[in-house]
Amino acid sequence: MDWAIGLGQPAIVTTNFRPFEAVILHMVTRAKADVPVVWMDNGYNTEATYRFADEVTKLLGLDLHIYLPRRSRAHREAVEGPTPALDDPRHAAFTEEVKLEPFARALRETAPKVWFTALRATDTAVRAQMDAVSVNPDGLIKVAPLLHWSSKDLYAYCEAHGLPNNFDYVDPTKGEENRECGLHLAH
Ligand SMILES: Nc1ncnc2c1ncn2[C@@H]1O[C@H](COP(=O)(O)OS(=O)(=O)O)[C@@H](OP(=O)(O)O)[C@H]1O
Repeated sequence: MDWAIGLGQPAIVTTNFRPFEAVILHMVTRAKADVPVVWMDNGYNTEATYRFADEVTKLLGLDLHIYLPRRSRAHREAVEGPTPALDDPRHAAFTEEVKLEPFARALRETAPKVWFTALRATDTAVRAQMDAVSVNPDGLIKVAPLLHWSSKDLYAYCEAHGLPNNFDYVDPTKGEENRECGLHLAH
Protein backbone atom coordinates (compact mmCIF):
# COMPACT_ATOMS: atom_id res chain seq x y z
CA MET A 1 0.00 0.00 0.00
CA ASP A 2 2.64 2.52 1.08
CA TRP A 3 4.83 1.58 -1.90
CA ALA A 4 1.97 2.13 -4.33
CA ILE A 5 0.91 5.44 -2.78
CA GLY A 6 4.57 6.47 -2.63
CA LEU A 7 4.75 6.27 -6.43
CA GLY A 8 2.96 9.62 -6.34
CA GLN A 9 0.79 8.63 -9.30
CA PRO A 10 -2.96 9.22 -9.67
CA ALA A 11 -4.79 6.35 -7.99
CA ILE A 12 -8.32 5.06 -7.57
CA VAL A 13 -9.89 2.38 -5.44
CA THR A 14 -12.94 0.51 -6.75
CA THR A 15 -15.59 -0.95 -4.51
CA ASN A 16 -18.90 -2.71 -4.90
CA PHE A 17 -19.56 -2.48 -1.12
CA ARG A 18 -19.57 -6.25 -0.81
CA PRO A 19 -18.71 -7.86 2.56
CA PHE A 20 -15.55 -6.51 4.18
CA GLU A 21 -15.12 -3.64 1.72
CA ALA A 22 -14.66 -1.20 4.59
CA VAL A 23 -11.19 -2.75 5.07
CA ILE A 24 -9.71 -1.72 1.71
CA LEU A 25 -11.45 1.64 1.87
CA HIS A 26 -10.06 2.34 5.34
CA MET A 27 -6.59 1.13 4.39
CA VAL A 28 -6.35 3.19 1.19
CA THR A 29 -7.76 6.39 2.66
CA ARG A 30 -5.54 6.10 5.72
CA ALA A 31 -2.56 6.03 3.35
CA LYS A 32 -3.97 8.91 1.25
CA ALA A 33 -7.24 10.52 2.28
CA ASP A 34 -8.37 11.88 -1.08
CA VAL A 35 -8.00 8.81 -3.31
CA PRO A 36 -11.14 8.73 -5.50
CA VAL A 37 -13.43 5.80 -4.68
CA VAL A 38 -15.21 4.45 -7.75
CA TRP A 39 -18.52 2.61 -7.39
CA MET A 40 -20.56 1.41 -10.36
CA ASP A 41 -24.03 1.34 -8.86
CA ASN A 42 -25.82 -1.10 -11.14
CA GLY A 43 -29.20 -0.20 -9.63
CA TYR A 44 -29.75 -3.72 -8.24
CA ASN A 45 -28.10 -3.42 -4.85
CA THR A 46 -29.88 -4.45 -1.66
CA GLU A 47 -31.21 -1.78 0.69
CA ALA A 48 -28.54 -2.87 3.18
CA THR A 49 -25.82 -2.29 0.58
CA TYR A 50 -27.07 1.23 -0.16
CA ARG A 51 -27.18 1.99 3.57
CA PHE A 52 -23.70 0.48 4.05
CA ALA A 53 -22.35 2.57 1.17
CA ASP A 54 -23.67 5.74 2.76
CA GLU A 55 -22.45 4.76 6.22
CA VAL A 56 -18.89 3.94 5.12
CA THR A 57 -18.71 7.00 2.88
CA LYS A 58 -19.62 9.24 5.80
CA LEU A 59 -17.50 7.43 8.38
CA LEU A 60 -14.35 7.51 6.25
CA GLY A 61 -15.07 10.80 4.49
CA LEU A 62 -14.71 9.11 1.10
CA ASP A 63 -14.41 10.99 -2.16
CA LEU A 64 -17.03 8.72 -3.73
CA HIS A 65 -17.57 8.78 -7.50
CA ILE A 66 -20.75 6.94 -8.44
CA TYR A 67 -21.06 5.66 -12.00
CA LEU A 68 -24.53 4.69 -13.18
CA PRO A 69 -25.51 2.74 -16.29
CA ARG A 70 -26.64 4.95 -19.19
CA ARG A 71 -30.22 3.60 -18.86
CA SER A 72 -32.07 3.36 -15.56
CA ARG A 73 -33.12 -0.02 -14.19
CA ALA A 74 -36.80 0.98 -14.69
CA HIS A 75 -36.17 1.77 -18.36
CA ARG A 76 -34.28 -1.46 -18.98
CA GLU A 77 -36.84 -3.62 -17.21
CA ALA A 78 -39.76 -1.93 -18.99
CA VAL A 79 -38.41 -2.90 -22.39
CA GLU A 80 -36.35 -6.02 -21.65
CA GLY A 81 -37.86 -7.55 -18.55
CA PRO A 82 -36.07 -8.69 -15.41
CA THR A 83 -32.38 -9.55 -15.07
CA PRO A 84 -31.46 -12.23 -17.63
CA ALA A 85 -30.33 -15.55 -16.17
CA LEU A 86 -26.69 -16.62 -16.54
CA ASP A 87 -27.48 -18.97 -19.41
CA ASP A 88 -29.53 -16.33 -21.23
CA PRO A 89 -27.70 -15.00 -24.32
CA ARG A 90 -28.68 -11.47 -23.20
CA HIS A 91 -26.68 -11.79 -19.99
CA ALA A 92 -23.43 -10.56 -21.54
CA ALA A 93 -25.11 -7.40 -22.83
CA PHE A 94 -26.64 -6.86 -19.40
CA THR A 95 -23.20 -7.12 -17.71
CA GLU A 96 -21.74 -4.77 -20.30
CA GLU A 97 -24.49 -2.22 -19.67
CA VAL A 98 -24.56 -2.21 -15.87
CA LYS A 99 -20.90 -2.87 -15.04
CA LEU A 100 -18.32 -2.87 -17.83
CA GLU A 101 -19.32 0.28 -19.74
CA PRO A 102 -19.66 2.32 -16.53
CA PHE A 103 -16.22 1.09 -15.46
CA ALA A 104 -14.65 1.98 -18.83
CA ARG A 105 -16.19 5.44 -18.41
CA ALA A 106 -14.79 5.69 -14.87
CA LEU A 107 -11.31 4.76 -16.13
CA ARG A 108 -11.48 7.38 -18.86
CA GLU A 109 -12.66 10.11 -16.50
CA THR A 110 -10.41 9.38 -13.51
CA ALA A 111 -7.38 8.34 -15.65
CA PRO A 112 -5.58 6.45 -12.87
CA LYS A 113 -2.08 5.02 -13.04
CA VAL A 114 -2.69 2.90 -9.92
CA TRP A 115 -5.83 0.84 -9.18
CA PHE A 116 -6.48 -0.59 -5.72
CA THR A 117 -8.96 -3.42 -5.19
CA ALA A 118 -9.85 -5.88 -2.46
CA LEU A 119 -9.51 -8.91 -4.73
CA ARG A 120 -8.79 -12.07 -2.79
CA ALA A 121 -7.11 -15.29 -3.86
CA THR A 122 -10.05 -17.26 -2.48
CA ASP A 123 -12.55 -15.46 -4.79
CA THR A 124 -11.84 -17.43 -7.96
CA ALA A 125 -9.30 -19.81 -9.52
CA VAL A 126 -7.97 -16.92 -11.65
CA ARG A 127 -7.35 -14.76 -8.59
CA ALA A 128 -5.60 -17.62 -6.79
CA GLN A 129 -2.89 -17.32 -9.48
CA MET A 130 -2.61 -13.51 -9.34
CA ASP A 131 0.20 -11.43 -7.88
CA ALA A 132 -0.64 -8.66 -5.43
CA VAL A 133 0.90 -6.16 -7.87
CA SER A 134 0.52 -6.48 -11.62
CA VAL A 135 0.58 -4.21 -14.64
CA ASN A 136 -2.18 -4.50 -17.22
CA PRO A 137 -1.61 -4.11 -20.98
CA ASP A 138 -2.48 -0.39 -20.73
CA GLY A 139 0.24 0.16 -18.11
CA LEU A 140 -2.24 0.47 -15.24
CA ILE A 141 -0.70 -0.81 -11.99
CA LYS A 142 -3.21 -3.07 -10.23
CA VAL A 143 -2.67 -3.44 -6.49
CA ALA A 144 -4.52 -6.00 -4.38
CA PRO A 145 -3.21 -5.57 -0.82
CA LEU A 146 -5.74 -8.03 0.63
CA LEU A 147 -5.02 -10.80 -1.88
CA HIS A 148 -3.89 -13.27 0.76
CA TRP A 149 -6.09 -12.16 3.62
CA SER A 150 -8.61 -14.62 5.06
CA SER A 151 -12.13 -13.68 6.16
CA LYS A 152 -10.84 -14.01 9.71
CA ASP A 153 -8.12 -11.42 9.02
CA LEU A 154 -10.67 -9.05 7.49
CA TYR A 155 -13.04 -9.54 10.39
CA ALA A 156 -10.22 -8.79 12.88
CA TYR A 157 -9.30 -5.61 10.97
CA CYS A 158 -12.92 -4.42 11.10
CA GLU A 159 -13.08 -5.11 14.83
CA ALA A 160 -9.74 -3.37 15.49
CA HIS A 161 -10.81 -0.25 13.60
CA GLY A 162 -14.51 -0.15 14.48
CA LEU A 163 -15.59 -0.62 10.86
CA PRO A 164 -19.11 -1.66 9.80
CA ASN A 165 -19.79 -4.64 7.54
CA ASN A 166 -22.41 -5.70 5.02
CA PHE A 167 -23.34 -9.31 4.36
CA ASP A 168 -26.62 -8.62 2.56
CA TYR A 169 -24.98 -8.21 -0.84
CA VAL A 170 -25.93 -9.45 -4.30
CA ASP A 171 -24.39 -8.85 -7.69
CA PRO A 172 -26.90 -9.20 -10.57
CA THR A 173 -24.09 -10.02 -13.01
CA LYS A 174 -23.20 -13.14 -11.02
CA GLY A 175 -25.51 -16.06 -10.44
CA GLU A 176 -23.11 -17.77 -8.13
CA GLU A 177 -20.03 -17.22 -6.04
CA ASN A 178 -16.57 -17.75 -7.54
CA ARG A 179 -17.50 -16.41 -10.94
CA GLU A 180 -15.55 -13.87 -13.00
CA CYS A 181 -17.73 -11.30 -14.74
CA GLY A 182 -15.15 -9.74 -16.94
CA LEU A 183 -14.14 -6.52 -15.27
CA HIS A 184 -10.81 -7.85 -14.12
CA LEU A 185 -10.28 -10.07 -17.12
CA ALA A 186 -10.79 -7.05 -19.39
CA HIS A 187 -8.48 -4.76 -17.43
N1 LIG B 1 -20.08 -2.39 -9.17
C1 LIG B 1 -18.79 -2.17 -8.94
N2 LIG B 1 -18.34 -0.94 -8.63
C2 LIG B 1 -17.02 -0.71 -8.42
N3 LIG B 1 -16.10 -1.68 -8.45
C3 LIG B 1 -16.51 -2.91 -8.74
C4 LIG B 1 -17.85 -3.23 -9.01
N4 LIG B 1 -17.93 -4.54 -9.25
C5 LIG B 1 -16.68 -5.00 -9.16
N5 LIG B 1 -15.82 -4.03 -8.85
C6 LIG B 1 -14.37 -4.11 -8.63
O1 LIG B 1 -13.93 -5.33 -9.18
C7 LIG B 1 -13.56 -6.19 -8.12
C8 LIG B 1 -14.01 -7.59 -8.37
O2 LIG B 1 -15.39 -7.64 -8.39
P1 LIG B 1 -16.11 -8.71 -9.24
O3 LIG B 1 -15.69 -10.06 -8.78
O4 LIG B 1 -17.55 -8.42 -9.21
O5 LIG B 1 -15.52 -8.36 -10.66
S1 LIG B 1 -15.31 -9.17 -11.94
O6 LIG B 1 -16.12 -8.50 -12.97
O7 LIG B 1 -15.73 -10.58 -11.75
O8 LIG B 1 -13.89 -9.03 -12.28
C9 LIG B 1 -14.17 -5.62 -6.87
O9 LIG B 1 -13.32 -6.07 -5.89
P2 LIG B 1 -13.42 -5.86 -4.41
O10 LIG B 1 -12.67 -4.62 -4.16
O11 LIG B 1 -12.79 -7.07 -3.88
O12 LIG B 1 -14.87 -5.78 -4.09
C10 LIG B 1 -14.13 -4.15 -7.14
O13 LIG B 1 -12.86 -3.61 -6.87
